[in-house]
Amino acid sequence: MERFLQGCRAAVQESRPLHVVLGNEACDLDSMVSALTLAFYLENTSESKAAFVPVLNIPRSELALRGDSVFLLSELNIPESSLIFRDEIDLHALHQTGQLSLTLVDHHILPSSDTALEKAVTEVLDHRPLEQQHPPPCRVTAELVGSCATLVAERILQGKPEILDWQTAALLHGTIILDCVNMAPEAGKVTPKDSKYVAQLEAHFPDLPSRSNIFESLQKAKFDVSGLTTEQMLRKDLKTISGDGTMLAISAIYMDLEIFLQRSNLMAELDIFCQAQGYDALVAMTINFNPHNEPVRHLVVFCPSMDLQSMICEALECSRCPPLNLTPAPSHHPNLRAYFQGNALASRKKVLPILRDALWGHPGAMKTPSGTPGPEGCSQEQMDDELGKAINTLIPEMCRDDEEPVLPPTPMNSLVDECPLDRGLPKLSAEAIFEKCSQITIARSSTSPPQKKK
Ligand SMILES: Nc1ncnc2c1ncn2[C@@H]1O[C@H](COP(=O)(O)OP(=O)(O)OP(=O)(O)OP(=O)(O)O)[C@@H](O)[C@H]1O
Ligand SMILES: [Mn+2]
Ligand SMILES: [Mn+2]
Repeated sequence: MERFLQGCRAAVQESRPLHVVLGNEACDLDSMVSALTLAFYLENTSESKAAFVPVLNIPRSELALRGDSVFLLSELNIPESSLIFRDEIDLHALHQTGQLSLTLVDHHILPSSDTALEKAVTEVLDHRPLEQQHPPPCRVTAELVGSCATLVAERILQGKPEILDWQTAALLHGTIILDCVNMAPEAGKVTPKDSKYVAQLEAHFPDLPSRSNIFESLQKAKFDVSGLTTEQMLRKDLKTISGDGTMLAISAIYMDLEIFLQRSNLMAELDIFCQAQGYDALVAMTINFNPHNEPVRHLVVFCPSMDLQSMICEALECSRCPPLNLTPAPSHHPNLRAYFQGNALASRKKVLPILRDALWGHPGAMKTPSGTPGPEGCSQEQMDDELGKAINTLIPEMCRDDEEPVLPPTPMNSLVDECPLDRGLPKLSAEAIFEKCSQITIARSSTSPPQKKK
């Protein structure tokens, strides 16, 4: 791996075509390792003339905020100097000169600042539900496994296992174990495929570190936020979404809500952060652990605009897919709303699509009849919309959009994703059901073969 990385630096200096493997903008361990190891595999197996280069999607100065990544690189003697960061390569300029092709790993939707790179995307490898199509010839691998690194491990072990060296195997092994919370089913991350490839990596390299050792070390490094400023904590694990001219940041905060809210000058810090980055709102998702080592989650919505704040809070409170089970927590400032999140399995992967739908004005974000948000007071449109989702799960042709091929249903990760029907059909109006059934009849009659003339 190390020799490969030295070669990447040289390749970027030449004017060769570059195939960049790019992780997501939060650049967590999964994104970094998936980019490094997939680029390494492609470089060693592809016939293309392009040089395959992993790029970490953050400025070099921000690596220090990712204690788990810093720890693993140093443990494996991979010098940080051998890595290439987003502020060290001009992807847009390379794209303009036609030199760039892109593989996205651990995400499949480019942030608004990168939408111009869309045409350069030739492959996607991700482990969250597809929210955007990448039509052929783009190669798409999307599976709800615990870690994107599992999909890379599968690609290498099925494609050319002999290229795996100990460093590369250890990068993959540690990342999958961290993402899957040491393969603990109760954490709701691990899938059979994650377990399969961790075992295969261990079979190829029996001297890999023990799972508990590597998990404890990475978890500790990830959660060590000592000495970070509020701004650094917000930037440490951040994603952004934009829609309809609104920009929203979602930060994972690795500390208890109470302690976070007691940080000095917090409101001013949040305001400065949002203004400096051009965010209209910030959603902070805190996570910490109770004495039984179970995750405790809170949600904070910081938004100076009362309309936008209400819309965001309503979308989160009314979400049914999945329900977040939010209970308002005391808040000491009108710009800030806080909640205890009862659904401890709903991580950002689940919350971000709810917010994206809300920003794009998805019917699910409609006002409740009373105009005030409340988990029990979801609007009629909201519930009809849920029926649509539920029926479309049952009768896929209902969601068929003629020009869009019906994709095979994304495998449900039974531990994390609940089928919308698990809790039975939402309570609905008779006319909504009638309406939906007549749509099904119409859809079926328009696609069934014409009756033979008698
Ligand atoms: N049950 C758990 N026990 C111990 N540690 C846990 C448990 N659940 C999560 N973690 C640790 O907290 C980090 C953050 O986990 P998360 O909030 O569930 O989210 P994620 O990082 O796994 O995935 P996201 O939903 O945030 O998707 P991305 O946007 O990051 O792609 C975990 O890393 C784990 O250490
Ligand atoms: Mn991931
Ligand atoms: Mn995360």
